Amino acid sequence: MSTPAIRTHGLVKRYGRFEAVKGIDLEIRAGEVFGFLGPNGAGKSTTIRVLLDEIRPTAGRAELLGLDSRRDAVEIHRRIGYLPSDLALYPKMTGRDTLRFFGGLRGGVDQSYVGELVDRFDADLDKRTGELSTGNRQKIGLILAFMHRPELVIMDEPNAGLDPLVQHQFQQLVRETVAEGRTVFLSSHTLSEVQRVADRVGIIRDGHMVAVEDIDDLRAVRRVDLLLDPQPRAVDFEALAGARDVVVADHRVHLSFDGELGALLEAVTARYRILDLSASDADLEEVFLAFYRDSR
Ligand SMILES: Nc1ncnc2c1ncn2[C@@H]1O[C@H](COP(=O)(O)OP(=O)(O)OP(=O)(O)O)[C@@H](O)[C@H]1O
Repeated sequence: MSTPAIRTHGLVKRYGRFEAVKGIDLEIRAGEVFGFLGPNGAGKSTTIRVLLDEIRPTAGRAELLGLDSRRDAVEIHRRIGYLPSDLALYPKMTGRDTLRFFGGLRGGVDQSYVGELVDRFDADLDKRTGELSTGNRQKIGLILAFMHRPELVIMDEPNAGLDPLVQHQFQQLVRETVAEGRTVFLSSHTLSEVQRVADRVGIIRDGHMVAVEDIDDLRAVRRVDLLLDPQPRAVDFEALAGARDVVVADHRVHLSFDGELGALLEAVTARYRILDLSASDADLEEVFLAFYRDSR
């Protein structure tokens, strides 16, 4: 097994008495795209800021590229790319000067690759960054995160303010990055933003990881609609393993089902006559929202 790109052990972060991150164990594999998803205030930025050594964990520790997040912070920053949620650029510098300045700090950045990224994102390099729109500033941030072809790219809300064409370019860049064996870790509130690129998603809520799933497994969940006789009772379905989000209306039952459909049908026909049936792939956003809502 190769060294994980990121690993955390019982990560805890308290702000005063408030515990924002409550013991997170994460393992991000080298060469994957990992989507770190959760609602506002769930603890995503706090976790990322601990990884980057911007803030110190209250307990636990983290390793990036096999290095200790605190002791080896300088080497880690040299080897990774980072797009923070609150991207701070020098507002009086133009985009061109900004790329030159940070490229110079890194040393030996491949200028033809930087030029390629600028073209792909159609970045405006002539304006001062303080005068750029949110999305156009974000493009500069993305180029800064990718321009040195880092082994690991960590991005906090990278899609913020990007129009669909730019998002498409961004997704392609992410796929190319992992095709080269490098790793991408990105946070978002919305599954739809990451489902096209992520191999796995981790869902964080109230400072806890509530699920880590392969995108393909999430896709395996089916949305099932049944028309039954006699009138169905919700409890008969809620008790079934793999059934979720059961809604009964008159003779109809709607549910999400994660399992073998044969087993579901067997359980249903034991009690009811099936008058009509349809099963379709669940809307991924729906599955994701179910994770948001489910009590632990
Ligand atoms: N410096 C701070 N001092 C006190 N509380 C903080 C601080 N930073 C964050 N918090 C709290 O910690 C919790 C987690 O915040 P965090 O920014 O990590 O969430 P998030 O998942 O990134 O949310 P969002 O999607 O809204 O950016 C929130 O309740 C927030 O109010």
